[in-house]
Amino acid sequence: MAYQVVIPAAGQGKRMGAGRNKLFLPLDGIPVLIHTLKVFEEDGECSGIILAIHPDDEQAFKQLLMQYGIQKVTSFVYGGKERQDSVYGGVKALAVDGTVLVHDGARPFIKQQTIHELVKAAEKDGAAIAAVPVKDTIKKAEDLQVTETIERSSLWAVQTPQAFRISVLRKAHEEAAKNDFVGTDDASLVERLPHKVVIIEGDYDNIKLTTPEDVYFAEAILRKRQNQGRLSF
Ligand SMILES: Nc1ccn([C@@H]2O[C@H](COP(=O)(O)OP(=O)(O)OP(=O)(O)O)[C@@H](O)[C@H]2O)c(=O)n1
Ligand SMILES: C[C@](O)(CO)[C@H](O)COP(=O)(O)O
Repeated sequence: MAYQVVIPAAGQGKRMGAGRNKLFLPLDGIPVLIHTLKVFEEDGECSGIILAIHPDDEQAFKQLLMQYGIQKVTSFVYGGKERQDSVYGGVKALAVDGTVLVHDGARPFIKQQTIHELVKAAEKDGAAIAAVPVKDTIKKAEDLQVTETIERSSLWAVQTPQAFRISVLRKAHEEAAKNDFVGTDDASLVERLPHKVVIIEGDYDNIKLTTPEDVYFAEAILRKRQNQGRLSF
């Protein structure tokens, strides 16, 4: 059940428009990234965290890790232009084989139960991703004219963590790099090997903080959990 986790945290947060890496933004006074890291820091099954960061953020992140007592970060890697490049840098830093999770630093509300279900599924099938059923109707369009409505019953909104046997994820990134393929998630690289990817149904509140509205949603989720006594920093 032990696993390592690669946390891409090297983005610029352009869509958030905060003028800095959105992972420094406070939620109830605690930076987004610290909320995310604490879930893994406090999980006995997590054997190490590999953090992909922008060089400009290195000192600030290291100071936060000390301030909040995060001790499981085993290595820092510098992120790349795309999220995929940052994750690949983390994958290269993985020492031994076993199970690895890739989890966005911008998703602070992941639950340990989901993590453990993903690890078990990846140990069995090699690749497993968190996702939730789509609630909206999804359509394709060209020049703002609808071209197709996608049958909703088979659609899933995919999140992270995404869990993999390390050998599978490493091969997927190597093949993608060889073929100049860029995907928006790691599972898409594994699918094209091809390799089976299974879904573990997660939670709608496992949001990715992307645009300013997401900060309001995040504050509401945090309050809900604090009222349920789940969070006590
Ligand atoms: N080159 C990149 C781009 C993104 N990320 C990380 O991948 C996660 C998901 O990416 P996203 O939400 O798109 O973050 P940003 O790239 O910062 O956002 P934007 O696209 O709005 O700039 C985030 O934790 C982000 O820090 C990364 O490590 N390296
Ligand atoms: C990996 C991901 O979080 C799955 O939904 C998403 O694809 C990341 O997209 P981003 O634009 O890099 O944030």
